[in-house]
Amino acid sequence: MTNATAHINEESRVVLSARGLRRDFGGFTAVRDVDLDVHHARVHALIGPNGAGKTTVFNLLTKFLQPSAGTINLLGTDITRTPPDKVARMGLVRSFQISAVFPHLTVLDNVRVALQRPNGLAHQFWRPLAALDTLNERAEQLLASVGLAKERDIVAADLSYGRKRVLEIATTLALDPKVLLLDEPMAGMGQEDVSVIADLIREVARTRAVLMVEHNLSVVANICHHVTVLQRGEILAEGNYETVSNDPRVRVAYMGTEEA
Ligand SMILES: Nc1ncnc2c1ncn2[C@@H]1O[C@H](COP(=O)(O)OP(=O)(O)OP(=O)(O)O)[C@@H](O)[C@H]1O
Repeated sequence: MTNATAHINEESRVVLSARGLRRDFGGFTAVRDVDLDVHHARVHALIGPNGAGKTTVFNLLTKFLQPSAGTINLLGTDITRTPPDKVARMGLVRSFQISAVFPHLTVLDNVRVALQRPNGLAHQFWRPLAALDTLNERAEQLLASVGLAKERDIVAADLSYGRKRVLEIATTLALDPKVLLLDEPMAGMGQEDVSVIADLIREVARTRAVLMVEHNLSVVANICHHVTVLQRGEILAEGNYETVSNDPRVRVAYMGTEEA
């Protein structure tokens, strides 16, 4: 095998897949027959109108919800019956909303706390912060890599909304995920912050898979290699952004018309 071939294989490797995923809530089926392949080093968007089932799919993949039917495979291991904490330790990590950031700790301490639970476990929380000093170097590297070095001593509560989201991503990266799930990372942001986070997501996806739910379609167009469109719990269309955005069924689902 040539190096070029090895590179292509590495790039196209499926790291997370679902087959026939289904979730019922009582008599209501929120997710039905969903097949998904998430690739290493690619940004994959999950889009769809409100109530399409995007959050439910995220909850199923991270095992916060148990599927009613179907299978999920992470890095070659069937995780359909695996509990969520173990799935996180295996490398599938969801970026939590801002509440995951400790508002009264500095930026640096937030990352140090995240680094000392590399397996997603919080059992060492009682340790005094001073005991985390050995993690300083890694924390500083991580902050530099996401562009937060200058804000290291700022208390998280004093950061702007956009910078808090960057810190949130940094604390998630501290867990060194192989597959990163981002839940509407651009929600509530101004255009400047959107560009910064978009660049950051592109960068972090160079060495891991990213699956993101996102309503901002220009972001999806700019940074996502692959798009899956959900509607009423089922896959309506998939492919690159150009393919799905030109699909008449997607236009109807989003705008109620086939016209552009
Ligand atoms: N725990 C639950 N019990 C009952 N129904 C639920 C539950 N969770 C979700 N649903 C329903 O499943 C459907 C899909 O919801 P979901 O939140 O996954 O959609 P979504 O695509 O994430 O929507 P949004 O873009 O508005 O966040 C909705 O009709 C919702 O009401």
